[in-house]
Amino acid sequence: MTPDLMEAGAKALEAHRAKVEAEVTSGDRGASFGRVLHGAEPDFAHGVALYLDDITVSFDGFRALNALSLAVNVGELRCIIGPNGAGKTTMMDVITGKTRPDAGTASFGSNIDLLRLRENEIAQIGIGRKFQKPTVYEQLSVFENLELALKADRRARASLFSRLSGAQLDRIGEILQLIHLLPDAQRTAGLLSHGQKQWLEIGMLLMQDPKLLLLDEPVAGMTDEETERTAELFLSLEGQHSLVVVEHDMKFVDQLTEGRKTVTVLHEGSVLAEGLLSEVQSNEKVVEVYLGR
Ligand SMILES: Nc1ncnc2c1ncn2[C@@H]1O[C@H](COP(=O)(O)OP(=O)(O)OP(=O)(O)O)[C@@H](O)[C@H]1O
Repeated sequence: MTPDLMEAGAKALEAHRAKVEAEVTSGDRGASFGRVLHGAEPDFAHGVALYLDDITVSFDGFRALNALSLAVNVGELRCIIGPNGAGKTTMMDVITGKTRPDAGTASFGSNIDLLRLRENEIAQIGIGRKFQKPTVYEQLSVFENLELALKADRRARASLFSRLSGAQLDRIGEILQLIHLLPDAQRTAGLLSHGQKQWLEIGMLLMQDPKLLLLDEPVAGMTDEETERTAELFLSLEGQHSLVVVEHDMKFVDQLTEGRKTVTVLHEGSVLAEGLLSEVQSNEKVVEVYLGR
């Protein structure tokens, strides 16, 4: 990295730190910002990570979600497919608190009512969301992006402006390895390929150790090789995290499901079919509304 770039990166990091500090201390982001949710640990004893029941979302009378019910098990990697407008994004918006449903229930573990929590509180209890477009701090290095993600974690607020501990450095190293960016740790994030930026953002989410990860079309725009590596990455996360992956790329879904995992097909805001990829691909209703297009 050139001295200019290093200086620019350091300045951007400082500016971001100052902004985060102002937000944390000002309290004007709403009463719940930075609030630690005591006793809000999800209870996964029953094996269910996410449970949506009879969720309906209407926009001016149009039902984007129509009595949607869905359960994702702890440690499960669930792929959700469906044609454009099926309600996949709206479903993620409900889970993350961005959209409030008109009816239904949504719980995280057996005890946390997601519909009572705000977006930042939902992130804080361990639900991480990756939007389709990568959003990394382009002017900072890969390492600095991960460092920021670690320090922006509300649960680690005490260490926001302190030096990284040995354990934190180790954690960043582990994540760098996992997302295949160890050799690029000091590289400016803006210089990474599209696929690498996506991995970095996933790494930033992982720094906060989410229990449930929601990933919206993570391989859109990736090369075949990047897509394959992303599948390997997700498979390595399965078990330790629950993952919900919304995807149109059937080859990728095939890699992720390994011929044995459940795929959910959404259509018109409800579950149209659920089963192995091979089963839903040969389901006539699915072929009609989606795969046969
Ligand atoms: N804020 C909104 N106001 C009005 N209609 C909306 C709004 N958000 C979504 N919709 C409509 O709800 C339906 C479901 O949209 P959604 O984005 O959830 O589908 P999707 O399955 O994610 O589609 P895609 O695969 O194209 O991303 C669509 O018909 C969409 O136009």
